[in-house]
Order: sequence, then structure tokens, then C-alpha cells
Amino acid sequence: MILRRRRSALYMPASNPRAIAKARSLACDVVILDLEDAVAPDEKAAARDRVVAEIGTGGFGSRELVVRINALDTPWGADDIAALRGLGVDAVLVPKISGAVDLAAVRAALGTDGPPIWAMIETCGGVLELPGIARAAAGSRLTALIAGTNDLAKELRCRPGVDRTPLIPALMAIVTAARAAGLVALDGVCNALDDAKRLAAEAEQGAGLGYDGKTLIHPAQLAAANTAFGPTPDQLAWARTIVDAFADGATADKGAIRLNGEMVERLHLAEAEAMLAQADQPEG
Ligand SMILES: CC(C)(COP(=O)(O)OP(=O)(O)OC[C@H]1O[C@@H](n2cnc3c(N)ncnc32)[C@H](O)[C@@H]1OP(=O)(O)O)[C@@H](O)C(=O)NCCC(=O)NCCSC(=O)C[C@H](O)C(=O)O
Ligand SMILES: [Mg+2]
Repeated sequence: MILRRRRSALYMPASNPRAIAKARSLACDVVILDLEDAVAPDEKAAARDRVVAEIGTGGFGSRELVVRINALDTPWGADDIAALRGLGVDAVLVPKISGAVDLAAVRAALGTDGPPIWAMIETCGGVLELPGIARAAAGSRLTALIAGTNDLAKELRCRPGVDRTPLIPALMAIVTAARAAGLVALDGVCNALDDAKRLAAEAEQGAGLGYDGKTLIHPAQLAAANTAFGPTPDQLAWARTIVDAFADGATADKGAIRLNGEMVERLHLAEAEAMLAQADQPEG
């Protein structure tokens, strides 16, 4: 199975036409048009109309196109879903999913033939309910979990700091639930717009925790995420070494081999093959 690349998922306010125009040429794997927190209440209706118009115009290339709606218990959620009907978005991102019941309500509103759901995990309740959310994934066509680290930090009343230590248990719970249900996992945003070092460290941390990519808020953050979630040239070279080693007739009957001082098993071969296949995908 070839996994689609989702190293960089860029949010932009659906009320910002310049940002949306720019997104059509940026090196992001996913474009997220935001109708929720980035849009002021007075602008919600106009932003929704803009989403419909921009998706109609198209031009996003091979970038995945996702719309973040307002929650169903807000005055705008139902109208957001109605506006998206038939538009052909790749997924609908739903904020503050706190249990399987929320997923079922969104699926009912979208319809069984509606787009896949991506769920933001950004409440303490959502973190506690992750096993139930994972179990409900197939039935509700949930395909991705996104860490909402700003809302989560707010609810936890924690201070994430540079290394995000207070958020690590939740971040790992989200990846674990995603892997158990075969879902994509995307890390939260880095608010520090002008701190390239912090962003690079956070992106490396997210990749190290097992995330597929990072959600972002500015075009200047794309390169750091695309690099951290790689694969890097060194990782690709190592993957090719593993594939070559197992292609050698002498290893045909072996489950584990010694390679450059490391034990390598056939599970590493499968990882290497997946990495090489994913790296072959075209950009943008
Ligand atoms: C954060 C910003 C408000 C900064 O805006 P500003 O300082 O005006 O940006 P620049 O002047 O540096 O912009 C330069 C050009 O780049 C374009 N731009 C900026 N941001 C984006 C973007 N996100 N996508 C595409 N293009 C972008 C500008 O239009 C400029 O272009 P041009 O005019 O042609 O020169 C701003 O970056 C911004 O609004 N970012 C997104 C904010 C957002 O979407 N927030 C919501 C999602 S994050 C979240 O909710 C977290 C989660 O829920 C949680 O709980 O953790
Ligand atoms: Mg949020």
C-alpha cells in the first residue's frame, strides 16, 4: 500500500483570498480552508461562500483539499456542511471531536456518501475517548486525527513551553489511536512564526513521535515540515540498502540479517519499500 504524503498541512482563513490564491502554488501536501477559529463570527457566512467559490475555481493541483467546518453545536456548523455538499472536497475537518457520538452526528449530517471526516482531538474529553473514536472510525469514515494543541493546552491549563512536555502523553495517545485504526495522524501547529529553530525542533519531535505530518499556519513553515517528515536523503539511502540486501539471493531464506552493524528484519524491508514508494509521489 502506498501512503499519500501529508508532511505539511497548511491552514488558512477561508476569509483571506490572498492566502487561498497563494496556496495554489505552495509546497504543501494539504490545504486546509478554515471556517472555524481563523474566521470572526461576522465573517462566517461570507467565508463559507468564498470556500464554495474557490473550490469551484479549483487549481489546487494534487494538494489534498480539506475544509475545517464549525462544530455542529455552533450557529454555523449545519450551514457549513450543507454548503460543502457535492463540492468534492477530500475531507471535512471537524473541530473538538470528543467521542464517537460526535462522529456519528457529523456522519449523519454529511450523509453516508459524503466526504471522509478528519477529527481534531483538542479537548481533554476527546483524549480520554480516543479508544472509542478509533473503534468508530470505519463506521463513520473517519480517516485522520489532528492534534489541536492550542485548544488542548488551554483546556489542560498547561504551559507547553519549547519542548511541549505537558502535551506528550496526549500527543502519543493520538498517534496510538490513529495507528490502531489505520488513520493518518497530524501534529498541532507551532505558533512561533518567527522562530525557525523552534519550528524545526517541533517538527522533528512530531516526526519522532510517529506523526505523518504537521499542521501549519504560515507558508514560511512549509520547508521545515517537509524536511522533518522527509524522508531525508540519508533515510532513502538506508532504505535502498535494505531493499538491495534482501534482494540478494543469499538472504532469501533469512528473516533477519546483519547490515552495516545493525540487525535488520523483514519488517524493516516492508518499511523501506513503503518509504521508497511514498517518496516517488510527485510534488504539489
Ligand atoms: C498568522 C497570520 C495571521 C500572519 O499574518 P501576516 O503577518 O499578515 O502574514 P505575512 O504578512 O507574513 O504573509 C505573507 C504572505 O503570505 C500569505 N500568507 C500568510 N499566511 C498564509 C497562510 N496560512 N496560507 C497561505 N498564505 C498565507 C499572505 O497572504 C501574504 O501573501 P501576499 O499578501 O500575497 O504577500 C497568517 O499567517 C494566518 O492567518 N495564518 C493562518 C491562521 C489560521 O488559519 N489559524 C487557524 C488554524 S490554527 C488552529 O486553529 C489550531 C488548532 O485548532 C488548535 O487548537 O491547536
Ligand atoms: Mg482548536
